[in-house]
Amino acid sequence: MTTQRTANGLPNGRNGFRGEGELETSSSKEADAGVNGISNGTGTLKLNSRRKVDRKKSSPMLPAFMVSAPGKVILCGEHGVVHGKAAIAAAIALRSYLLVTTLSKSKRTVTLRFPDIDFNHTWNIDELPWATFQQPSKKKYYYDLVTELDPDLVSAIQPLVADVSPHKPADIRKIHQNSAGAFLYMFLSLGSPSFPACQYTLRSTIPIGAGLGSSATIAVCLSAALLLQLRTLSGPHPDQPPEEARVQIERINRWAFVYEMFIHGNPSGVDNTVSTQGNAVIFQRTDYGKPPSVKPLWDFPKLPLLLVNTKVPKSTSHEVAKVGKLKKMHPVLVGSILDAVDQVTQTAAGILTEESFDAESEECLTRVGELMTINHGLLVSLGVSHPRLERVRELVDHQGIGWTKLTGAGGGGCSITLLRPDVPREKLDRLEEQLDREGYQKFRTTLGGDGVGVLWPAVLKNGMDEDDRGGMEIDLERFLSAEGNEGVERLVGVHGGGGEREGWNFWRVEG
Ligand SMILES: Nc1ncnc2c1ncn2[C@@H]1O[C@H](COP(=O)(O)OP(=O)(O)O)[C@@H](O)[C@H]1O
Ligand SMILES: C[C@@](O)(CCOP(=O)(O)O)CC(=O)O
Repeated sequence: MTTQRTANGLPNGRNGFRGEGELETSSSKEADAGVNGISNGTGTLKLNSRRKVDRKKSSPMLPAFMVSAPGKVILCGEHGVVHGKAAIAAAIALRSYLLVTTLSKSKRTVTLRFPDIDFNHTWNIDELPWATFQQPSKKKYYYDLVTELDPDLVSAIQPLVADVSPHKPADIRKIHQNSAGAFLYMFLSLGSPSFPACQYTLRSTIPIGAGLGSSATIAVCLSAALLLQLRTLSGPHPDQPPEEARVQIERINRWAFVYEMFIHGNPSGVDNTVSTQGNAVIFQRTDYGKPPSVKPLWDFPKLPLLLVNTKVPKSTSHEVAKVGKLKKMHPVLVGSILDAVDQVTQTAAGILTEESFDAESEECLTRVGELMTINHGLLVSLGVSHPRLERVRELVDHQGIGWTKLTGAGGGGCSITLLRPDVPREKLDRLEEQLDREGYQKFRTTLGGDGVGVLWPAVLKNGMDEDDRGGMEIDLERFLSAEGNEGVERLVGVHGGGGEREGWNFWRVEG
């Protein structure tokens, strides 16, 4: 299923402000105690705003808050990364936004509201299979590393999942049921029967299922939201030491991976990792029982990239399974193709991290571009391209405009083109017109930028009347009625329609 969206071309921004209502939870010491298994993660929560929360009096409702996470592109190494090879991925400016609203204490429901995919479902918290999830042999804590789904727990939520969207067509129902299952698995693993009634409402500016990691952004938003509600995260705030920020990022990423496992079956974890951390990373997971190796690339060059969406729907799990099957049939041959993919990634990583790399130099870009061409060829040989992706190569590469490869799972979805520096403007204009005529959607996007961010409470300054009264509250109605991607960005965007926006805070791990 693909949704058409427009480019927003937002620049990356860094929000160095202290937010209107900044969230400070337990000290890193307390947080680490949690890691060591001593605390069950009820750190203290301090809100520096006029909406002060005094936890001593009672356990008050949390204010509505928002979480946001970016989509990504894989520059090289997709599919190889599922088989233990390295990949390079970078965050993009398109993002998902999750509004978390706590309901009054008389309510006992939890609602998932995903208007982009027309999904809305409410469960009664008291009727969820807590007993199964809380058995000592099954119970997981927020600091645990979960590397596979427990079949008994998956079975326990099946009846609830089966009830979802009964009147929708089968393909849509499957997407809804997957979303419901992934959420319930995470909610029941992290939560408890006393969890407050709440609503999770998500809107995204990322094309769905186009290879830009849309599902991972939802995983990251929900993981961060639940961990914040449980008061197990410290920050984010601008003065947070990078080491402490890194612990929070790692925690969010672990649970986001659980959600991704439910959606995709066998994800590498690269999407959720880059979405949580932001910027760009070299990612590799050689042993699924252990955390992956993640090497941040802080000075990732500003590559001149064109992103093209074929608008052909694809399924990541289908493409990943296809490659898995091919490998089973031809282990040596496919093994050597995956080794070659790894070589491409390692070589590209070397080039992109050279101090002398210049993103405007023809010679530097050619070296990276050639690697992208090789990477695409290897992906074609794994059977994950699509005629619409090959058509982009015909229009771009064969016209000497740049170097193109598919990005993400393939089988449709998006391609990325590294543009040659000397292409005449008219030639680029003609290409863009041709792409438009043929029904492609194109984005000029900046790579890198912030990972998961928090707006606590959900109040923003938008240069409107409300600002005099302390900012505009982002309530459910406003969030749901924001029009299109532009409306969402204008209302809540971390970049606020062009610049940096006060209120949003990020865990900055750059040391
Ligand atoms: N805006 C959205 N709202 C709700 N769910 C979404 C949204 N975007 C993506 N998803 C979920 O992610 C799935 C697509 O994930 P995936 O196939 O990995 O695509 P992508 O390449 O974009 O990551 C959808 O089927 C849906 O479950
Ligand atoms: C094909 C793969 O390497 C990337 C998939 O990316 P996406 O779901 O198409 O955004 C799968 C994975 O890494 O889990």
